[in-house]
Amino acid sequence: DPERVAARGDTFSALTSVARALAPERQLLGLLRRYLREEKARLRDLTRFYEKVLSLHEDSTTPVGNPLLAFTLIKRLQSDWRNVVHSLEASENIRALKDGYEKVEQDLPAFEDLEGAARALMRLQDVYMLNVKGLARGVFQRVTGSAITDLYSPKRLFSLTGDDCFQVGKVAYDMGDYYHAIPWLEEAVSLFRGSYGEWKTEDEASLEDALDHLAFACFQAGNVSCALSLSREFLLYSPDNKRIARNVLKYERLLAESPNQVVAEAVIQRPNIPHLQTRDTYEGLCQTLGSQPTLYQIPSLYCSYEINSNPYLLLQPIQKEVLHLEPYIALYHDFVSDSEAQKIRELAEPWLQRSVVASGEKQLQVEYRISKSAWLKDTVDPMLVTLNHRIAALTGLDVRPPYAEYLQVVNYGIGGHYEPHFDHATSPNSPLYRMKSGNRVATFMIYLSSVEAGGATAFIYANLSVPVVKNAALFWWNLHRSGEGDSDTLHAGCPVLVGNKWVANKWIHEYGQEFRRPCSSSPED
Ligand SMILES: O=C(O)CCC(=O)C(=O)O
Ligand SMILES: [Fe+2]
Repeated sequence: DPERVAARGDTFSALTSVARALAPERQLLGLLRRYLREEKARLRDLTRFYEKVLSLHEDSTTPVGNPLLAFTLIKRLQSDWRNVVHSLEASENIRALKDGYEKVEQDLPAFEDLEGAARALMRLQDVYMLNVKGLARGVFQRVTGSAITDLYSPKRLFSLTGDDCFQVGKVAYDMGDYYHAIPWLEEAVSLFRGSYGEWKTEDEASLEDALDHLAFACFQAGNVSCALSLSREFLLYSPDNKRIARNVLKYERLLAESPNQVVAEAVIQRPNIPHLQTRDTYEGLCQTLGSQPTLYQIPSLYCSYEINSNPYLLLQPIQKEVLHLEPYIALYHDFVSDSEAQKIRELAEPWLQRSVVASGEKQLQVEYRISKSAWLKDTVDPMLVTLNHRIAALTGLDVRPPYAEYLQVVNYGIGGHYEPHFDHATSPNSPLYRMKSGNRVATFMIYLSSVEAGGATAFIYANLSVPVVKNAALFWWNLHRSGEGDSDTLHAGCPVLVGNKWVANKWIHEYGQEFRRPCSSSPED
């Protein structure tokens, strides 16, 4: 059963898996509802007993003279109270709750999911320059200087608690990433301060925990005075904590030794990811989504109906928008219908597995590609054969196996993305050559969904970002006519800010296309 193949700790990497996690939570809600009902009944009965005995005591004439009352007093003290105090009902109720929890426990997200989801929030914060304070209040705003841009306006505001923010900060803190830990822990401290004394059962952390972590993060970031004032605040709440008291002394000594630390607030850098030198361009392209020039206004680019002297296309032309010439990138509008897109998602869904990337000869799960994907053989459904014919008609290329790969269907996760990469092999050992049909000469990528915000396809060197257009397909050549990889095709799937993004890739290989895309010895072609 493919539904059960999904490994634990792999919920965050595809939005369909996240949606599936709603089911165990509904079960838990049912369990808690039942527990509350039983406990309310139990407390009602206890209250009844309490009020009955109390009313006897509040009677001005203590009626021990009445033998009936005298008897019941003796009975209560000999038996009733024992039965009340030793009642097993409370533990039976909690046992039923715990047993029910244990039954669903193996279906619940693991700690890796919490980490993955927290890193997703930090990624969105970075790439879209979102403000943590805003995120915690439920708004998706970019704040640059005095300008505030709403990147997405939710219909209903959903805000985070102090404990929510603490958990995000803690994930960064545990990775030694104080750049991200600090704003999230600051938000946690501020929210915990606002609700001090209101203990919540579900919370893992308290104001003290947040102060403790934030103080250390500030210290690590070189801000001793901030570490000192937070530690002093901590001692107001827990004056007996020896470790924090020692830290206060240490910070005071450090500040006395080099008082300029008081003013010199260290600015810590966002951790740099070495494989991403193109990061600034990439993030810029992800952010400018929607502000691209109207491309067909550029004379060399145009919109047309693709006929390709193909009878199929004559009957049902598809609108083509050429987005870029070198490298050649074109968008085919309404390449699939809504029902075809839905069908492809449904066919793939049970087979989705964490996406991997080629690294030398190996396939690895990596932070820079967060999605799940599935390969759909053409034999899975006749509709896939129809789709191949349509791709062949539009591109003029041979997409029969082994000249093209099976359809790869991708579903992105929370903040899911695919950082700048090439689709073609850049190393002779690449697993891509196992098909023995050469390199990936072209990519045909279909958008199977829309998204609410984010998720554009960004071409780094072509300086182009294509917003997700549901049912459209994006085509580009990965190789020059010489067979050389075109390094200008470096591209990425921007993090999905809001929504459930699905795409499907058809990778077309070099062999089989010799007469369809004649080669050339000029490296520019
Ligand atoms: O999702 C996107 O927009 C790009 C996906 C991509 O580049 C890929 O899957 O290779
Ligand atoms: Fe790609």
